[in-house]
Amino acid sequence: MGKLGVVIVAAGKGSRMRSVESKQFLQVGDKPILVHTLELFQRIGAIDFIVLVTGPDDVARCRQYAVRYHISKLHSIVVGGAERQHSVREGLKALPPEVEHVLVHDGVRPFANTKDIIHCWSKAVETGAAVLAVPVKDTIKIVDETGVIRSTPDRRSLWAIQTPQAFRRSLLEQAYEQAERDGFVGTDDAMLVERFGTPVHVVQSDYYNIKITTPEDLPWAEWIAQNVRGED
Ligand SMILES: Nc1ccn([C@@H]2O[C@H](COP(=O)(O)OP(=O)(O)OP(=O)(O)O)[C@@H](O)[C@H]2O)c(=O)n1
Ligand SMILES: C[C@](O)(CO)[C@H](O)COP(=O)(O)O
Repeated sequence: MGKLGVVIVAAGKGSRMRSVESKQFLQVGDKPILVHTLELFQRIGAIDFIVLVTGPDDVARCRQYAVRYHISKLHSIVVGGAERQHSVREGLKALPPEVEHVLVHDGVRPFANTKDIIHCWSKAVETGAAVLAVPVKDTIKIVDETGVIRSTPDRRSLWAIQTPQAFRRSLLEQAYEQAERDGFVGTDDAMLVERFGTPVHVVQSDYYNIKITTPEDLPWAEWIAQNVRGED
């Protein structure tokens, strides 16, 4: 089997966090959020290469993290773009040629479960495309611009999509090329593969795989770091 690479995107501004420092560099426990994420993939034996995508002003400190935290699988650090999709595209370009399957992961999701990551990768090897996700716990409504509820989708078909998202590399590259040609920008990688016409499979994960997005996620992240993920 070919090699497995992961593109970790960490070039966002974190505007919803409203912190001076970009959220991926905020401390959780004894290290920055991004370092937790890098260490997670460094520990997974199946991962051969890590490509890290960050902002132009953050490349130097990411290099320092790699040395200080022994991220020996780090293949390259590249500068991202204006939207998450553009950052992923830059990361894909930097993968070495021998990579056959790729995981795309948010730098601000430090608590993905290793078994779930492996399961997602296996499903992508089998089918071409798979993502981690959890069933939604709330009742979700479609609300119009006047604030009136228009419909209530059946909750049994609603899933909150996470990362990593795993793909056959050639499929993801083709989906990215098509999106670029069409001027389409999506909020995750699966959307691009969906519109390319290839089924994307959902692999059930857990509710600890949070994306650290707003200030109230931080105490929850501290708790998960202390009480859950140390025990995997
Ligand atoms: N141009 C961008 C935008 C986002 N990301 C990354 O994509 C992941 C998920 O995005 P999100 O949580 O939305 O991060 P931000 O875009 O930084 O947050 P916000 O939307 O609040 O500004 C993050 O790891 C973020 O750094 C990126 O690499 N490049
Ligand atoms: C990729 C993602 O984390 C899946 O839930 C999410 O779509 C990122 O979206 P955001 O708009 O960048 O928060």
